[in-house]
Amino acid sequence: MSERQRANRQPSAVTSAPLRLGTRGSKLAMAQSGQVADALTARTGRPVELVEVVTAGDRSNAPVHRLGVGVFVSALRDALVAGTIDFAVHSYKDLPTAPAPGLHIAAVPQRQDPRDALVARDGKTLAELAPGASVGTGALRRIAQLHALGLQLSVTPIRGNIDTRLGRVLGPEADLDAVVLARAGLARIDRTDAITETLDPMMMLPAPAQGALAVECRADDPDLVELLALLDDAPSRAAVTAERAMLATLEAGCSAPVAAYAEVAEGDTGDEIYLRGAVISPDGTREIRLSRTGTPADAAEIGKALATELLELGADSILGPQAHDGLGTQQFGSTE
Ligand SMILES: NCc1[nH]cc(CCC(=O)O)c1CC(=O)O
Repeated sequence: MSERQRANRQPSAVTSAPLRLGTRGSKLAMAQSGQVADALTARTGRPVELVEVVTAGDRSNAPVHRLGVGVFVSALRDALVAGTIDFAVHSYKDLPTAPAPGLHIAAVPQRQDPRDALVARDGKTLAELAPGASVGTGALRRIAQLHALGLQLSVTPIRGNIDTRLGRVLGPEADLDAVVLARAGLARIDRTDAITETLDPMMMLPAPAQGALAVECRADDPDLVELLALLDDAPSRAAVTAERAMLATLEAGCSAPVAAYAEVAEGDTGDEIYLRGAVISPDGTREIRLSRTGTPADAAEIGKALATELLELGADSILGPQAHDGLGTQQFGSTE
């Protein structure tokens, strides 16, 4: 480590200098980083300064499922390790399942509504769209589930930031009848007004960790770890732990679109976790859906067990064309 890096690593929770929160410059990233910064300052009195970090994902126009979502994350993680920022806020669903050496997820703040949302012309719901209506979405998981609904929709892969995607339906250049995107993203940039239907997880099971944030810092900064942990929400962390454990276990044996949604609720004998998981072929003709319950303390085991059961039922045989065009299983988490 250089002298400069060593010096950069000094500021932490024990000083009163502003904490440097590294963020992508997109409207969504700025919004969620700003919200976490405000929450931390309100909670601790510590000022937080946003530091913009440009990622390879922001510079490229290639489809996200080809880039891999990791490209949005690695520049932030490099800045954390180098000490040019103190902490970062990620959309949890964009994090690769492999752990990042030297880094620690200090908090999972209370999760937003994890469901997907439809934004359609003329206030329409999915069921009201005419056969052949064009629906845009970037995620293989959504494409697969839209096909599985059997509504004869014309599903179009799209990408771009949230405003770009909304513009495909609402703007002067609108060319689609509808788009599907995460409700949480719309909520964070204050655009839930555009939603014409919030999709029931029975027909559109969300991505693992959708709607959750990961607040990450260096593992060797215990004061900051402790400070950021004040933002942690235990039920949200348990839900995300179950969903991500399922995803990580499936990655080893399957490269089909995966969906997972855990709900934590108070039961008669304490909190209960209810995890649903699904693997769907990209054309929607084959799918396996399962669920499991348990206690939040066993979240990781529940996720692993559900994935094992999905694999036993043939999850690995539900392969889409993406399995044959050079994308290995390590790309699996990039379906969002
Ligand atoms: N795929 C990109 C992405 N990463 C995080 C969100 C916002 C939702 C979230 O924080 O989970 C989105 C937009 C979307 O999926 O529509």
